[in-house]
Amino acid sequence: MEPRSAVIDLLVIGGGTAGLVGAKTAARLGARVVLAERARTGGDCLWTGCVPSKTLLAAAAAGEASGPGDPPGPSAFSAVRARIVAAIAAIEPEDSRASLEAVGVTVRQGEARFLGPGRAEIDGEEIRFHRALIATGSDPAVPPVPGLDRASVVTSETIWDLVDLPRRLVIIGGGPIACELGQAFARLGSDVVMLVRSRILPKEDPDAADVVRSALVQDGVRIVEDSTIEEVSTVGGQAGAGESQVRLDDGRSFPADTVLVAAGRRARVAGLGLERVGVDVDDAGQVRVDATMRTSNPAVWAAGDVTQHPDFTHLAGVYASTAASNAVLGVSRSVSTIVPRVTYTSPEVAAVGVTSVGSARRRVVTMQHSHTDRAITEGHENGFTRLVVDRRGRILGGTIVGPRAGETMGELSLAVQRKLTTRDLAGVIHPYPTFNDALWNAAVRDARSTLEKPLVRALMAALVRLTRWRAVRSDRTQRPV
Ligand SMILES: Cc1cc2nc3c(=O)[nH]c(=O)nc-3n(C[C@H](O)[C@H](O)[C@H](O)COP(=O)(O)OP(=O)(O)OC[C@H]3O[C@@H](n4cnc5c(N)ncnc54)[C@H](O)[C@@H]3O)c2cc1C
Ligand SMILES: NC(=O)c1ccc[n+]([C@@H]2O[C@H](COP(=O)([O-])OP(=O)(O)OC[C@H]3O[C@@H](n4cnc5c(N)ncnc54)[C@H](O)[C@@H]3O)[C@@H](O)[C@H]2O)c1
Repeated sequence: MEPRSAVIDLLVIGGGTAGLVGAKTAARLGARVVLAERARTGGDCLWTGCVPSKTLLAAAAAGEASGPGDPPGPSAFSAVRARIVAAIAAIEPEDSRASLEAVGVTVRQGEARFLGPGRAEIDGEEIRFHRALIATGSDPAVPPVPGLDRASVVTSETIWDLVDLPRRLVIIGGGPIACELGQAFARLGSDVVMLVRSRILPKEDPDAADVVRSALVQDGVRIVEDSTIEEVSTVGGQAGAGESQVRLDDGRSFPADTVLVAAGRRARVAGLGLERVGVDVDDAGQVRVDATMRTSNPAVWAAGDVTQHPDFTHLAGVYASTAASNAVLGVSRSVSTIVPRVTYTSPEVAAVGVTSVGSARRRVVTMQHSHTDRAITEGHENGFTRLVVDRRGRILGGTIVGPRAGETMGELSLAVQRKLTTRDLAGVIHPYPTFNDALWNAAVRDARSTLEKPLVRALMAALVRLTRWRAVRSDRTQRPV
């Protein structure tokens, strides 16, 4: 019989945010954990996602290259690239192999796949486990457009390898990646066209998308919504070479030296051997999990982009932590479904919980930022804060569009999670003048609206009359004779 110590408590497959947090959580709880990573720990967020994209946006906002319409400056772009490399280097130690080993995780470099119940291999070497956490992330999805394979195409993974600023960048897609990178490259001096199947930011409030659309257009981005790409033709027809023409079904054509595909993601499940351990995936290939992040195999959990949940770093981390502690402690804690999100365009779009009315039992309260003093003083009045509230005044969710909108999401998420009412929020003193003021003012406006009800107004009026009568009486009794 095999020695007990040869069987580890938790095998974590993938060393991105979900894998890192899951492995560290389990190790800190005292479990024997092995993490398998085939490339480099840190995953998409550190190397090709959040960190480089937010640094690029910051560099573009600070005008570190030429600006819209000006000729792209090669040395300016190399300064932007250097800034990205420096940001990654500063954050990397937190996500490193050493940081995992420091808390007792054994890191194995190599491709992992399941062999059968309780058995996996990492680059051919067998490993036995009691529990496993799948955290293999997702890849960019490339739509089946004829000729796309021959064009000079980049994705969110490879765009960071560009040495020169693209002169003419055509972006396929209109989600957060397309909007963030489109705005950044336009501000850096590229001529950017966004070709979007539906409308930009389709998951957000349409009014929020309108504000972002005008901001992008002002930065020089040309946006073609409701478009269908028919073909991409490339001069010389060679893979990755020269200039391409991206043609729509209405005959319009857009020249590009670089085409960025930002049209969604695909879960990384190929070759994992999920069928050997009875882990189910949905039609889109994403791993199915229950509210405790457990898969259809009761000994296997999953978290991060590989699951059906939205693709966010904060979600990957929090859900992986719950999954790992459930796995090694033998408990069944459920994850919270209150998930804030932020698109870091300028202005930012931030949202959480219920963002549309959807039912007569709800109401919407909107504060335009033209009434927010900080927005006026900074000259950023094009934005709004919108709350969705139920009949009892409970805050169900909301959308904020404006500078630093994301910074208000913590408070709004707390309000939604804790089922706070607009009266609760209105009763909290907020500093003046902040953009956050708009949230408070929206809560005040809604709480005040309850005072407009006829019964409440009649009661208040009666109370005022009573107080007046008492004041008159006390004035008379105190008057000197
Ligand atoms: C451009 C861009 C910007 C983004 N910006 C934001 C943002 O601002 N905020 C936000 O919240 N989210 C953002 N995201 C999303 C965020 O990056 C992801 O949700 C997050 O990184 C997912 O983490 P993960 O651990 O699930 O997957 P990953 O980070 O992809 O990690 C998976 C890891 O598993 C490894 N792996 C895969 N298969 C195997 C195998 N068989 N064996 C061993 N190892 C394997 C991979 O090499 C990888 O390292 C952005 C994404 C992109 C692309
Ligand atoms: N700030 C953030 O938190 C942030 C930033 C970037 C990415 N992300 C995460 O990464 C995920 C992936 O981002 P994304 O922008 O690639 O995907 P997405 O799924 O959010 O958006 C895809 C967009 O591409 C469009 N599209 C799809 N196929 C198309 C086609 N053939 N032609 C034209 N348009 C097409 C869709 O209509 C949609 O607008 C996001 O859902 C998000 O969870 C988050």
